[in-house]
Amino acid sequence: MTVEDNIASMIDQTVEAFGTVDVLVNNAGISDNMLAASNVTDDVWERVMNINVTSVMRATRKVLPIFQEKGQGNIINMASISGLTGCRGGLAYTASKHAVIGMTKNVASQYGPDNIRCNAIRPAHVPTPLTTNMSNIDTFGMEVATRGVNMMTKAGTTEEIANIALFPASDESAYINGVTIAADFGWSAY
Ligand SMILES: NC(=O)c1ccc[n+]([C@@H]2O[C@H](COP(=O)([O-])OP(=O)(O)OC[C@H]3O[C@@H](n4cnc5c(N)ncnc54)[C@H](O)[C@@H]3O)[C@@H](O)[C@H]2O)c1
Ligand SMILES: CC(=O)[C@H](C)O
Repeated sequence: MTVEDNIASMIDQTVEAFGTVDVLVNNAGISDNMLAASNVTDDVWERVMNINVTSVMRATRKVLPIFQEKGQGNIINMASISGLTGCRGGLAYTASKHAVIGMTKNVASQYGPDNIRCNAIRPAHVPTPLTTNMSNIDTFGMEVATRGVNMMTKAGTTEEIANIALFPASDESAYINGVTIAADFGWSAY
C-alpha cells in the first residue's frame, strides 16, 4: 500500500475479476510505537503517514471514477479512537487517524451527490499484531497514553470490528454518509 502502482493494480485486478468495485475498505495501518511529540522520528512519521493516510488517499482517488461511472460507491475507512481523542496513541498515529476521519468527511460531502458514501470505524483497543508487536516503545508515550485505560471496559475482537463493518458496507446504511462509528464499547463516551 506504499506503492501507488500496487494500489492501482489491486483495484484494476478487482475490476477485471469481478466487473467492478462495490466497497473499498481502507484497513491497512501500522502503529507508531507510541512515540510522543518530542521523541517521534522522521522515519516513523513518514512511514505511518504513508501507510495510514497516503494509501487511503491513493485508493480513494483510484476508485472514485469507478463509482462515479456507475452512479454509486461505498468507502469504509478504518480510523481509530485516536482519530477522535489526542492521547491514546503517539503523535504520528494520532495525526494519521485524525486525517482519516477528515478525509472521510471530505469525500462523503463532496461525492455524496454522486451517490458515493464514505464512512469510518474507530475501534479503541483490539489485540492484534499492530498493538501486540510494537517495538522500541516510547515509555513516556506509552505511560501518558495509558493513563485512562482503566476506563476501557473491555477490549474488542477482530470479529466484533468486522461485524460492525457489515453495517456501513450494506444497503441498510444507505442514508449514512460521512460518519465515524465508535467501536469502543463506550470508552470514548466516558
Ligand atoms: N488493533 C487496534 O487496537 C486498533 C484500534 C483502532 C484502529 N485500528 C486500525 O485497524 C486497522 C487494522 O489494524 P489491526 O489492528 O487489524 O492490525 P494488523 O497488524 O492485524 O493489521 C494491519 C494490516 O495492515 C497491513 N499493512 C500494513 N502495512 C501495509 C503496507 N505497507 N501495505 C499493505 N498492507 C499493509 C498488514 O499486512 C495487516 O494486514 C489499522 O488501520 C489500525 O490502525 C486498530
Ligand atoms: C491502536 C489504536 O488505534 C488504539 C489507540 O489502540
